[in-house]
Amino acid sequence: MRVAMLSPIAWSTPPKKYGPWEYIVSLLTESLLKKGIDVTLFATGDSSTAGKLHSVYPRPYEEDKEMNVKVYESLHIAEVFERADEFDIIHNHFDFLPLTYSRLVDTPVVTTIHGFSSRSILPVYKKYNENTFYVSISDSHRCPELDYVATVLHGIDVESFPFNEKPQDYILFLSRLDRFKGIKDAIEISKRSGMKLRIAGFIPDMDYFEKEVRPHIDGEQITYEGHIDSGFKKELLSNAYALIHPVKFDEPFGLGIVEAFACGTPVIAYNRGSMPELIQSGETGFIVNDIDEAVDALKYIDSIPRRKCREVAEKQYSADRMADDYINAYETILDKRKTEDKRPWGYYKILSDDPGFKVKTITVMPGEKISLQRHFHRSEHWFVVEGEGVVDEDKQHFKVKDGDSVDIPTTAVHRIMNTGDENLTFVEIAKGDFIEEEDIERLEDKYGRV
Ligand SMILES: O=P(O)(O)OC[C@H]1O[C@](O)(CO)[C@@H](O)[C@@H]1O
Repeated sequence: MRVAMLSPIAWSTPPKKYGPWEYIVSLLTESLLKKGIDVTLFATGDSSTAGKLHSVYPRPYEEDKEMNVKVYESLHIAEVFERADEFDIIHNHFDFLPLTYSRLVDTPVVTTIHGFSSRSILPVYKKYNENTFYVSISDSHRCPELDYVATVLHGIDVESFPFNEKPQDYILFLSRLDRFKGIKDAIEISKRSGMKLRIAGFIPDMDYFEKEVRPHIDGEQITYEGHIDSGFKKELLSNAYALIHPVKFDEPFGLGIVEAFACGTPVIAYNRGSMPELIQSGETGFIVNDIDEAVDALKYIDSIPRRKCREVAEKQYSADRMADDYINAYETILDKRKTEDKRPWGYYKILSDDPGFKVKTITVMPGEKISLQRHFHRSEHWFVVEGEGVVDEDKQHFKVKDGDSVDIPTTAVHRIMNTGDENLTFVEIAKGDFIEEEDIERLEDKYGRV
């Protein structure tokens, strides 16, 4: 299987420090390569892989303020799609922009949705819901308006995290330092419990940090360790008494949480987003609702066996498991595609193909229409199952909606157009002595296929 892996270019793949999306792309790429999958990684020029690397710019834009981000993002995405024919799957980790190229290529596009920066990006995801495939990174992150081919929880390189049975006396906050990650609550939890707090992470908003965090750093009870590298991160995680994650938004996944487990460190987190999926309260940490409950939970942290946390990381969050889950998703997509035929107006699926008759579902996208056509060897019966549209049949022109049926006799000139906002899907039963696509005489076509 040949996979094009499209990484973001904010950071290198793998990132030197911060860059969770790039970290997952790298781990997945290298794990797939070990399993014999032929992966080409599209990432910044300073990225590294045991596979093939393709890049259009040498550095990540977060490290190069001279770079015109829009220009290089466009060039980066175009490279993948211009080479689409070379791949069986395009795996997009670049958020929504690449989706807008997806109808222009035949190669299936699967997108791992790492996060919705806001609901305002949903229209793009909704538009390409039908012709692409989405993977959610936790069940809680699934958006009810989209369809998903799988949920694949992230994995980590568990072996590279040192297990430590005997922690020190500090709690750790390891995250981006902004209001959404709950740094102020972490400080309060430390003050009320009397536990030392070590803070580490990337500062996206210096004003916020100076105003809300810096005044509490005294170098003793509360310390800031900086935007640390992966070696120091592992040391801090494995020596921590507990990881504190008082997150203030519905976080889709928490890499730091499963990294803590790998070190044997239990986690106390607020009950938001994927937290209850990742943390089994009472087994690998505690799910709490506020500062008071977090302070209380700290009293019971010793009841959590650190060995159990490590076992959970090994069983549920290995890179190997993540790669297997993605291979299953790729196979599901390729199997699906075998029975599906893409057309410029949408696609059809063959449900049964027997001598003398064929049954298909045909989906026409909003605003699109099939060619004006006729058949010489088959008649057709259509039953609309969703959406609405207009049918032209010889001299007639009439509206249809779900529940309606249409009969198209042999040689009748016909077409259907989707006039609604949703997909128009109908089941077609074709009957005749020859029911292949070759028996279509196109008289007019919006896409120039006459
Ligand atoms: O020529 P187009 O627009 O691709 O339409 C082809 C489709 O139209 C139909 O012939 C419907 O009459 C389908 O059986 C076929 O898949």
